[in-house]
Amino acid sequence: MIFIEPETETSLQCPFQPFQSYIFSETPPVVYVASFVSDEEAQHLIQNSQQMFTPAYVYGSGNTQIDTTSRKSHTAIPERDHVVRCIEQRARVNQHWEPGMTVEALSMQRYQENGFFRHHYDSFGEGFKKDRKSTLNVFLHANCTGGGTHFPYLRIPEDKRWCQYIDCESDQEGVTFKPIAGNALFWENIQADGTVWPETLHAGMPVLSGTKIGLNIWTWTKDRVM
Ligand SMILES: O=C(O)CCC(=O)C(=O)O
Ligand SMILES: [Fe+2]
Repeated sequence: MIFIEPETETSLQCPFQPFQSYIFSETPPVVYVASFVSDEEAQHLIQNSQQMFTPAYVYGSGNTQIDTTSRKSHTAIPERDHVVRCIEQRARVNQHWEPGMTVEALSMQRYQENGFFRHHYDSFGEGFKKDRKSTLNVFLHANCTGGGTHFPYLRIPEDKRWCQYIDCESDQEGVTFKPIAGNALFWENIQADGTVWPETLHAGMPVLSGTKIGLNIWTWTKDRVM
């Protein structure tokens, strides 16, 4: 795991990005963020990482391997340039931040036709000293059918305005967030007592046609009290 150092470059000048946050759920905290990145930022990341994608691994207990029955996608860690630093900064200042928390190096996921990521938790669980406290999953490119992010234990809200972001036609249990380029979903994986929020189980559903590219921003807890 690569962690990035807190921003020390006081001269970091970032463009203003007028994103809008909508609280989806308070328990667990899930926030939908429209326009979290601009088109220019998404294009910059995609273009600069084109040659860097490699088949994605699945983390297991002790054996980290390529397992296309669990996950079929390619991953890339974009160069930590000005655009990446500004996105990190935006993610950092827009969440509950405690001393000792860190951000994992931003990673991109590319799914082509039939690509998917089976249901999983982003957090590692209570046996681990540190953990992924929150996930900010950004859709950078969504020129695809399928490919929503599915949470079987979340419930569709009654307010129909959510249907622009959620697949309200789906007959699957739970909630599927549609891939919409520029938009993001934030959720907390870990509760205040250090245990995992069970409702944060999720999957990247199969891409039926086209390509989806996502960006993961994982914030890690300070050490767990064990
Ligand atoms: O691509 C998605 O919709 C989900 C991705 C994901 O869950 C992950 O990369 O951990
Ligand atoms: Fe995930």
